[in-house]
Amino acid sequence: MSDTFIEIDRVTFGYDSSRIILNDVSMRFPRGKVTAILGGSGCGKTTLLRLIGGVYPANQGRVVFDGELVDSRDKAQLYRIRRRLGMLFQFGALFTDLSVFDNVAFPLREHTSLPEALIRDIVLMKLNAVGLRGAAPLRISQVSGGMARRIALARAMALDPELIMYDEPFAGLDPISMGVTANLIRRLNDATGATSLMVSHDVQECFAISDYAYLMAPGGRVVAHGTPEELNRSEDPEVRQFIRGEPDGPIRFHYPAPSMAQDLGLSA
Ligand SMILES: Nc1ncnc2c1ncn2[C@@H]1O[C@H](COP(=O)(O)OP(=O)(O)OP(=O)(O)O)[C@@H](O)[C@H]1O
Repeated sequence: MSDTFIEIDRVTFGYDSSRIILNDVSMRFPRGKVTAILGGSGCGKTTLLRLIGGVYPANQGRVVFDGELVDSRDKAQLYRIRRRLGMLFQFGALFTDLSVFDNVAFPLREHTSLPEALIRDIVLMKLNAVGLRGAAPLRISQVSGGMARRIALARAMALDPELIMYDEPFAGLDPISMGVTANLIRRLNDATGATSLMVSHDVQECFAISDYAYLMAPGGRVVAHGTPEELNRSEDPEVRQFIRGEPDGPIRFHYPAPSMAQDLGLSA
């Protein structure tokens, strides 16, 4: 069994031919580890998760899932792969008209034919793992943002995934809920032996719980990668700007655009 669970090998991708979103990206996500992909808004992090899930094919390069080349045209393969991965979407994306219990039960009812009594036990175990067994009967409207994120985490874990992908797991959370969620991601990873992959722009929160991190810049480029300690020690100006959140530096603030004068019709 290889140590690499997911491999992104020289992947280039654009939603259309007019703009490259991922530019010659190579990454490896080791089995059983927590890896962070960090980058500002729009640099292609979510797109990368879509390619791993086979939603879109790479224009160039390969995505390998546990030794198997991901082929977005092979529906049977995609079904098998998706059965092995859990996804925590930005802001949790819970069903607001269902109870906490029914949200976590949803993937079990949808993807298995387990009897309801067993589903009940699994749901209560998953909720217990995130400290919310007592909240099972509540409606989603009755829970806080931090609780909602933990419920979404319990739902993502419902089918015992081997890979868990987190899209901005800390978005919109207060600092305490952020810390709770981060610790939970690490604990669940270690308790289940799953491989965790997290995309985020919260550098320090991710560094606190990641084994390894990739930094991405606009234009879908990997700027640097290493352990959090290595990246924190880096003298590279781009890496330092990124980690310290400095407004000025080599990473551009502006999305590519024509000149202001041209846009305002002022050019000669
Ligand atoms: N379905 C789509 N069709 C066309 N363009 C898209 C699509 N989804 C995203 N994009 C574009 O691809 C670029 C990268 O988006 P992506 O969501 O991967 O970035 P991100 O790094 O995850 O950003 P954020 O943190 O804001 O979610 C953006 O410029 C976005 O406008």
